[in-house]
Amino acid sequence: MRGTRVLVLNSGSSSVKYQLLDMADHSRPAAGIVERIGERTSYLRHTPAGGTPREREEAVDGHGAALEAVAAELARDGLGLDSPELAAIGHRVVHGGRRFTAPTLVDDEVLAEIERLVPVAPLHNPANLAGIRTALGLAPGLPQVAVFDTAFHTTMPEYAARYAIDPAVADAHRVRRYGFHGTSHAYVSRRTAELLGREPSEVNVIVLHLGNGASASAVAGGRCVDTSMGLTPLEGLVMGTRSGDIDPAVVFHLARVAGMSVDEIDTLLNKRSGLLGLCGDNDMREVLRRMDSGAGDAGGAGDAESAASAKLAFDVYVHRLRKYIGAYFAVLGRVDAVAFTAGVGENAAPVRRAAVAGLEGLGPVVDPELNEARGGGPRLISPASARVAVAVVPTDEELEIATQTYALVTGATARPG
Ligand SMILES: Nc1ncnc2c1ncn2[C@@H]1O[C@H](COP(=O)(O)OP(=O)(O)O)[C@@H](O)[C@H]1O
Ligand SMILES: CC(=O)OP(=O)(O)O
Ligand SMILES: [Mg+2]
Repeated sequence: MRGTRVLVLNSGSSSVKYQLLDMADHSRPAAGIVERIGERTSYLRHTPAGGTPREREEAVDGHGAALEAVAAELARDGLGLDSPELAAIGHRVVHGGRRFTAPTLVDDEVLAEIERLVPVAPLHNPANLAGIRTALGLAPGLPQVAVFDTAFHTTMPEYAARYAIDPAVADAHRVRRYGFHGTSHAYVSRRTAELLGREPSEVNVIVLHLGNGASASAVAGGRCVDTSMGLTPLEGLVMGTRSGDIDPAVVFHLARVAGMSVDEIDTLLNKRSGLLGLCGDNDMREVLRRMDSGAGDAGGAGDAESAASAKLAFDVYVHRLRKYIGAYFAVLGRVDAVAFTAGVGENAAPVRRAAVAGLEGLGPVVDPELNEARGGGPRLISPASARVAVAVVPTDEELEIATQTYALVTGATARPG
């Protein structure tokens, strides 16, 4: 019998985030991050439970080297990959296509399928693959489980997943709406039901996952029926650096009129758009600070300009969010709660207030004081009289990945963490 710990790895294009979780007592013996992989100096931070974080900067030239550094840090605390307490490694894999509807034990064939999906997730799947391959090399005997961002959305009805284009073209090239951040939408919708004191199967929730990437989902009785991201994580909401929805003809227009290449347009829409493109800052904290500093009369013309572009970025962001909330009221018919989560959703009270402002007719209302109050766990920010609850529900993708991974390797039915 193996141990009760799961190492969760979230390999991004230039970072690896990791957490070691013990499923017996839900403790987290260690966590950390390696950032700026492949740049001249990478940054590593390892935090043992109850201990002082160890930080350093050094060159880490790829995901392989990053995972080796992580394994070495864990080993220093007696938590190495050879530890008998480790039951499995759970990997976040962003794109699982139509095939992966549940967490999956990794073997050569599964790796090959994740590889086949690289063209539809060029920014994410290669990093995920590198993470899995390195982990297989470092801990060959250990079960490795892939937990897919797309899995929760595979319940979407065909009419929500289809684009209105020639099915022959779409099917030949796997062009359809997949949706992402699924572990977060699954976890948060379930937690929201708990917060309301009801079974997930009875509750309809709109989940707004607002992190660097951002997506909305409509969850009916625990099943996803629509979500804002599509073929790739570019569709939908305005994000830190991604445009979200645009007229697809913008792409042809830029190619024909501005002479931009497909790769240049890809970079523009994925990396230089969203809040960053509109106002020069992708961090919502900075956007809010600039709006605030322009509210007084102390600053000069530069400050006023900076505040105005920050305000426009905020307004575009919030307008899109409000449109999706409205749309998902129409999709769900009946809504019990609107739940905000991830970095912006959990922390930015002005975004929550503005997104729900004017929607009283539909039911959700935000109480200004509850909205401003800070708190660790899931909490309601709507008054008791609201017909539709509004909630802040911190996401925990690592716990969800660990729970699903552990359930798979121990043969237990996945039990909500
Ligand atoms: N106190 C805060 N106020 C406003 N925004 C915040 C705050 N804290 C974090 N954020 C936002 O959250 C974003 C990161 O969200 P997070 O969920 O951690 O992202 P991801 O996991 O997608 O990298 C940051 O870019 C920042 O804009
Ligand atoms: C899929 C996606 O957008 O992920 P992230 O928010 O981690 O960039
Ligand atoms: Mg996140």
